[in-house]
Amino acid sequence: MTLFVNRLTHIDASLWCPQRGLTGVSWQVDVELDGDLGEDGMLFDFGEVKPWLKRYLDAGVDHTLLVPTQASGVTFESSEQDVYLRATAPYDFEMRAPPEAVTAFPWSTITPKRLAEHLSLELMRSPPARVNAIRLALHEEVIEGPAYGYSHGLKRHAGNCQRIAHGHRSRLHIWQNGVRAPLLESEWAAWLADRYLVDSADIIDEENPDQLASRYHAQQGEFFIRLPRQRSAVLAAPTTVENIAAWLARLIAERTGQLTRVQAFEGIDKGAIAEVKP
Ligand SMILES: Nc1nc2c(c(=O)[nH]1)N=C([C@H](O)[C@H](O)COP(=O)(O)OP(=O)(O)OP(=O)(O)O)CN2
Repeated sequence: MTLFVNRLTHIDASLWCPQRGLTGVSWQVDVELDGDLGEDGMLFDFGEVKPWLKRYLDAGVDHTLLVPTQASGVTFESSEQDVYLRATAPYDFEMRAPPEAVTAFPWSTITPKRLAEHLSLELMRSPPARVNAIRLALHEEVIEGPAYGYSHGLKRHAGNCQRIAHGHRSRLHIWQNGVRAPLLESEWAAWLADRYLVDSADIIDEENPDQLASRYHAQQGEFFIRLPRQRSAVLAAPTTVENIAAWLARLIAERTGQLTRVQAFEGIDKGAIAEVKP
Protein backbone atom coordinates (compact mmCIF):
# COMPACT_ATOMS: atom_id res chain seq x y z
CA MET A 1 0.00 0.00 0.00
CA THR A 2 1.21 3.53 -0.79
CA LEU A 3 0.15 6.64 1.08
CA PHE A 4 0.85 10.08 -0.40
CA VAL A 5 0.68 13.68 0.78
CA ASN A 6 1.33 16.39 -1.77
CA ARG A 7 2.62 19.86 -0.80
CA LEU A 8 2.96 18.65 2.75
CA THR A 9 5.34 21.48 3.65
CA HIS A 10 8.10 23.47 2.00
CA ILE A 11 11.81 24.03 2.34
CA ASP A 12 13.19 27.59 2.27
CA ALA A 13 16.96 27.64 1.85
CA SER A 14 19.86 29.07 -0.06
CA LEU A 15 21.99 27.09 -2.41
CA TRP A 16 25.59 27.66 -3.49
CA CYS A 17 25.32 27.26 -7.25
CA PRO A 18 28.60 27.06 -9.22
CA GLN A 19 26.93 28.96 -12.10
CA ARG A 20 24.72 31.50 -10.27
CA GLY A 21 26.36 31.86 -6.87
CA LEU A 22 24.12 32.39 -3.85
CA THR A 23 20.58 31.40 -4.85
CA GLY A 24 17.39 31.55 -2.77
CA VAL A 25 15.12 28.52 -3.17
CA SER A 26 11.67 27.43 -1.99
CA TRP A 27 10.69 23.85 -2.70
CA GLN A 28 7.33 22.25 -2.10
CA VAL A 29 7.65 18.81 -0.53
CA ASP A 30 5.57 15.79 -1.66
CA VAL A 31 5.91 12.45 0.09
CA GLU A 32 4.98 8.84 -0.72
CA LEU A 33 5.19 6.11 1.91
CA ASP A 34 4.99 2.36 1.22
CA GLY A 35 4.03 0.01 4.03
CA ASP A 36 1.52 -2.18 5.76
CA LEU A 37 -1.80 -1.26 7.32
CA GLY A 38 -2.24 -1.43 11.08
CA GLU A 39 -5.34 -2.72 12.88
CA ASP A 40 -6.83 0.79 12.54
CA GLY A 41 -6.76 0.38 8.73
CA MET A 42 -4.11 3.07 8.35
CA LEU A 43 -0.55 2.97 7.12
CA PHE A 44 0.41 6.19 8.99
CA ASP A 45 -2.13 8.68 10.40
CA PHE A 46 -2.16 11.78 8.12
CA GLY A 47 -2.25 13.89 11.29
CA GLU A 48 1.16 12.52 12.23
CA VAL A 49 2.80 12.53 8.79
CA LYS A 50 3.20 16.32 8.66
CA PRO A 51 4.76 16.80 12.14
CA TRP A 52 7.06 13.80 11.54
CA LEU A 53 8.44 15.16 8.25
CA LYS A 54 8.43 18.83 9.23
CA ARG A 55 10.38 18.05 12.43
CA TYR A 56 13.03 16.29 10.33
CA LEU A 57 13.29 19.03 7.69
CA ASP A 58 13.23 21.89 10.22
CA ALA A 59 16.11 20.26 12.14
CA GLY A 60 18.06 19.70 8.90
CA VAL A 61 18.10 21.41 5.52
CA ASP A 62 15.39 24.03 6.05
CA HIS A 63 16.74 27.58 6.49
CA THR A 64 20.35 26.52 5.82
CA LEU A 65 22.85 27.24 3.08
CA LEU A 66 23.21 24.08 0.98
CA VAL A 67 26.83 23.67 -0.08
CA PRO A 68 28.16 21.26 -2.76
CA THR A 69 31.66 20.84 -1.33
CA GLN A 70 33.05 19.22 -4.51
CA ALA A 71 32.05 22.14 -6.77
CA SER A 72 34.98 23.78 -8.47
CA GLY A 73 36.36 26.73 -6.52
CA VAL A 74 34.70 25.69 -3.24
CA THR A 75 36.70 25.37 -0.01
CA PHE A 76 34.74 24.14 2.98
CA GLU A 77 36.06 23.74 6.52
CA SER A 78 34.06 22.70 9.55
CA SER A 79 34.75 22.39 13.25
CA GLU A 80 32.49 21.95 16.28
CA GLN A 81 32.35 25.75 16.69
CA ASP A 82 31.72 26.93 13.16
CA VAL A 83 31.89 26.31 9.43
CA TYR A 84 33.79 28.34 6.85
CA LEU A 85 32.93 28.46 3.16
CA ARG A 86 35.02 30.15 0.50
CA ALA A 87 34.06 30.06 -3.17
CA THR A 88 35.82 31.63 -6.12
CA ALA A 89 33.33 31.00 -8.95
CA PRO A 90 31.12 32.49 -10.31
CA TYR A 91 32.34 35.19 -7.86
CA ASP A 92 34.36 35.53 -4.67
CA PHE A 93 32.28 34.55 -1.69
CA GLU A 94 32.98 33.88 1.99
CA MET A 95 30.77 32.85 4.87
CA ARG A 96 31.40 31.86 8.47
CA ALA A 97 28.53 30.62 10.63
CA PRO A 98 27.56 28.15 13.36
CA PRO A 99 27.49 24.57 11.97
CA GLU A 100 23.70 24.30 12.03
CA ALA A 101 23.41 27.16 9.50
CA VAL A 102 24.93 25.06 6.69
CA THR A 103 24.20 21.66 5.14
CA ALA A 104 27.18 20.34 3.20
CA PHE A 105 27.05 17.59 0.57
CA PRO A 106 30.11 15.90 -0.99
CA TRP A 107 28.74 16.65 -4.46
CA SER A 108 29.68 19.01 -7.30
CA THR A 109 26.13 20.29 -7.70
CA ILE A 110 22.88 20.13 -5.75
CA THR A 111 19.59 19.51 -7.56
CA PRO A 112 16.13 19.12 -5.98
CA LYS A 113 15.97 15.53 -7.33
CA ARG A 114 19.29 14.47 -5.85
CA LEU A 115 18.52 16.20 -2.56
CA ALA A 116 15.10 14.51 -2.37
CA GLU A 117 16.71 11.09 -2.93
CA HIS A 118 19.29 11.80 -0.25
CA LEU A 119 16.65 12.94 2.28
CA SER A 120 14.49 9.86 1.50
CA LEU A 121 17.45 7.55 2.22
CA GLU A 122 18.28 9.41 5.42
CA LEU A 123 14.67 9.16 6.64
CA MET A 124 14.70 5.41 5.93
CA ARG A 125 17.45 4.97 8.54
CA SER A 126 14.74 5.36 11.16
CA PRO A 127 11.37 4.87 9.44
CA PRO A 128 8.00 5.21 11.17
CA ALA A 129 6.31 1.94 12.26
CA ARG A 130 5.02 -0.18 9.31
CA VAL A 131 6.72 2.09 6.69
CA ASN A 132 9.14 0.21 4.43
CA ALA A 133 9.87 2.84 1.74
CA ILE A 134 9.93 6.66 1.73
CA ARG A 135 10.03 8.80 -1.43
CA LEU A 136 10.25 12.58 -1.19
CA ALA A 137 9.90 14.86 -4.19
CA LEU A 138 10.94 18.53 -4.15
CA HIS A 139 9.65 20.96 -6.73
CA GLU A 140 9.41 24.68 -7.27
CA GLU A 141 6.04 26.37 -6.92
CA VAL A 142 4.52 26.87 -10.38
CA ILE A 143 4.53 30.64 -10.84
CA GLU A 144 2.98 32.24 -13.90
CA GLY A 145 4.83 35.52 -14.25
CA PRO A 146 7.92 36.90 -12.62
CA ALA A 147 9.59 35.27 -9.63
CA TYR A 148 12.96 35.78 -8.00
CA GLY A 149 15.15 34.02 -5.49
CA TYR A 150 16.96 36.01 -2.82
CA SER A 151 18.98 35.31 0.29
CA HIS A 152 19.16 37.12 3.62
CA GLY A 153 19.40 36.69 7.39
CA LEU A 154 17.40 38.28 10.22
CA LYS A 155 19.72 38.65 13.21
CA ARG A 156 16.86 39.43 15.61
CA HIS A 157 14.75 36.40 14.64
CA ALA A 158 14.44 33.94 17.51
CA GLY A 159 14.30 30.96 15.12
CA ASN A 160 16.30 29.80 12.12
CA CYS A 161 15.67 32.94 10.03
CA GLN A 162 18.61 34.46 11.96
CA ARG A 163 20.91 32.37 9.74
CA ILE A 164 22.84 34.79 7.55
CA ALA A 165 22.32 32.96 4.25
CA HIS A 166 18.93 31.37 3.91
CA GLY A 167 16.57 32.27 1.11
CA HIS A 168 13.30 32.09 -0.70
CA ARG A 169 11.90 31.96 -4.24
CA SER A 170 9.11 34.47 -4.39
CA ARG A 171 6.39 35.96 -6.55
CA LEU A 172 6.33 39.74 -7.00
CA HIS A 173 3.08 41.65 -7.61
CA ILE A 174 3.07 45.37 -8.39
CA TRP A 175 0.14 47.74 -9.01
CA GLN A 176 0.28 51.36 -10.09
CA ASN A 177 -2.83 53.47 -9.56
CA GLY A 178 -4.76 50.24 -8.93
CA VAL A 179 -3.66 48.46 -12.13
CA ARG A 180 -1.27 45.47 -12.26
CA ALA A 181 2.07 46.46 -13.81
CA PRO A 182 3.55 43.30 -15.39
CA LEU A 183 6.47 45.13 -17.02
CA LEU A 184 7.58 46.57 -13.69
CA GLU A 185 7.16 43.13 -12.10
CA SER A 186 9.48 41.60 -14.70
CA GLU A 187 12.05 44.39 -14.42
CA TRP A 188 12.22 44.33 -10.62
CA ALA A 189 12.16 40.54 -10.33
CA ALA A 190 15.07 40.37 -12.80
CA TRP A 191 16.98 43.01 -10.81
CA LEU A 192 16.37 41.24 -7.50
CA ALA A 193 17.18 37.72 -8.76
CA ASP A 194 19.93 35.93 -6.81
CA ARG A 195 20.75 39.02 -4.74
CA TYR A 196 21.75 39.07 -1.11
CA LEU A 197 19.48 41.50 0.78
CA VAL A 198 21.22 43.13 3.72
CA ASP A 199 20.39 45.59 6.49
CA SER A 200 22.83 48.55 6.28
CA ALA A 201 23.26 48.30 10.08
CA ASP A 202 25.00 44.92 9.65
CA ILE A 203 27.51 46.04 7.01
CA ILE A 204 31.13 46.25 8.11
CA ASP A 205 34.01 48.15 6.52
CA GLU A 206 35.75 46.40 3.65
CA GLU A 207 39.12 47.35 2.21
CA ASN A 208 37.83 46.61 -1.28
CA PRO A 209 34.92 48.95 -2.17
CA ASP A 210 33.60 46.39 -4.67
CA GLN A 211 32.98 43.91 -1.84
CA LEU A 212 30.24 43.96 0.77
CA ALA A 213 30.71 42.28 4.14
CA SER A 214 28.16 41.80 6.89
CA ARG A 215 28.75 40.48 10.38
CA TYR A 216 26.39 39.99 13.31
CA HIS A 217 25.91 38.15 16.55
CA ALA A 218 22.58 36.32 16.95
CA GLN A 219 21.20 33.75 19.38
CA GLN A 220 22.78 30.83 17.46
CA GLY A 221 26.24 32.49 17.33
CA GLU A 222 28.51 34.62 15.12
CA PHE A 223 27.67 35.10 11.46
CA PHE A 224 29.78 36.62 8.67
CA ILE A 225 29.30 36.90 4.91
CA ARG A 226 31.23 38.63 2.12
CA LEU A 227 30.30 38.90 -1.55
CA PRO A 228 30.51 41.40 -4.43
CA ARG A 229 28.52 44.58 -3.76
CA GLN A 230 26.82 44.21 -7.15
CA ARG A 231 25.29 40.88 -5.99
CA SER A 232 23.62 42.62 -3.01
CA ALA A 233 20.84 45.09 -2.30
CA VAL A 234 21.02 47.28 0.81
CA LEU A 235 17.97 48.21 2.90
CA ALA A 236 18.06 50.72 5.76
CA ALA A 237 16.21 48.20 7.96
CA PRO A 238 16.07 44.46 8.77
CA THR A 239 15.21 42.49 5.62
CA THR A 240 11.80 41.28 6.79
CA VAL A 241 9.24 40.87 4.04
CA GLU A 242 7.34 43.86 5.45
CA ASN A 243 10.44 46.04 4.98
CA ILE A 244 11.15 44.55 1.55
CA ALA A 245 7.60 45.41 0.38
CA ALA A 246 7.87 48.98 1.77
CA TRP A 247 11.39 49.47 0.30
CA LEU A 248 10.34 48.30 -3.16
CA ALA A 249 7.11 50.35 -3.12
CA ARG A 250 9.08 53.47 -2.13
CA LEU A 251 11.80 52.94 -4.77
CA ILE A 252 9.28 52.30 -7.55
CA ALA A 253 7.00 55.19 -6.54
CA GLU A 254 9.98 57.58 -6.47
CA ARG A 255 11.25 56.44 -9.87
CA THR A 256 7.90 56.42 -11.66
CA GLY A 257 6.04 59.20 -9.81
CA GLN A 258 2.99 56.89 -9.51
CA LEU A 259 0.99 55.55 -6.57
CA THR A 260 2.59 52.10 -6.10
CA ARG A 261 1.41 49.03 -4.26
CA VAL A 262 3.79 46.06 -3.83
CA GLN A 263 2.84 42.58 -2.69
CA ALA A 264 6.14 40.94 -1.74
CA PHE A 265 6.17 37.21 -1.03
CA GLU A 266 8.53 35.44 1.31
CA GLY A 267 8.70 32.05 -0.35
CA ILE A 268 5.35 30.35 -0.87
CA ASP A 269 1.94 31.78 0.07
CA LYS A 270 2.91 34.46 2.55
CA GLY A 271 4.30 37.96 2.52
CA ALA A 272 3.44 41.62 2.97
CA ILE A 273 1.76 44.44 1.08
CA ALA A 274 2.87 48.08 1.11
CA GLU A 275 1.55 51.14 -0.71
CA VAL A 276 3.47 54.37 -1.27
CA LYS A 277 2.35 57.68 -2.77
CA PRO A 278 5.11 59.48 -4.71
N1 LIG B 1 6.22 38.98 10.02
C1 LIG B 1 7.32 38.30 9.60
N2 LIG B 1 7.64 37.12 10.17
C2 LIG B 1 8.73 36.45 9.74
C3 LIG B 1 9.53 36.97 8.69
C4 LIG B 1 9.17 38.23 8.13
O1 LIG B 1 9.82 38.75 7.21
N3 LIG B 1 8.07 38.85 8.60
N4 LIG B 1 10.58 36.27 8.23
C5 LIG B 1 10.92 35.10 8.73
C6 LIG B 1 12.10 34.37 8.15
O2 LIG B 1 12.79 35.14 7.21
C7 LIG B 1 11.80 33.01 7.58
O3 LIG B 1 12.65 32.66 6.50
C8 LIG B 1 10.42 32.72 7.14
O4 LIG B 1 10.33 31.35 7.15
P1 LIG B 1 9.06 30.52 7.49
O5 LIG B 1 8.79 29.67 6.32
O6 LIG B 1 7.98 31.40 8.03
O7 LIG B 1 9.60 29.68 8.64
P2 LIG B 1 8.85 28.60 9.40
O8 LIG B 1 9.65 27.38 9.20
O9 LIG B 1 8.72 29.09 10.79
O10 LIG B 1 7.43 28.50 8.72
P3 LIG B 1 6.71 27.25 8.20
O11 LIG B 1 5.47 27.77 7.52
O12 LIG B 1 6.44 26.47 9.41
O13 LIG B 1 7.64 26.57 7.24
C9 LIG B 1 10.18 34.52 9.85
N5 LIG B 1 9.05 35.27 10.29
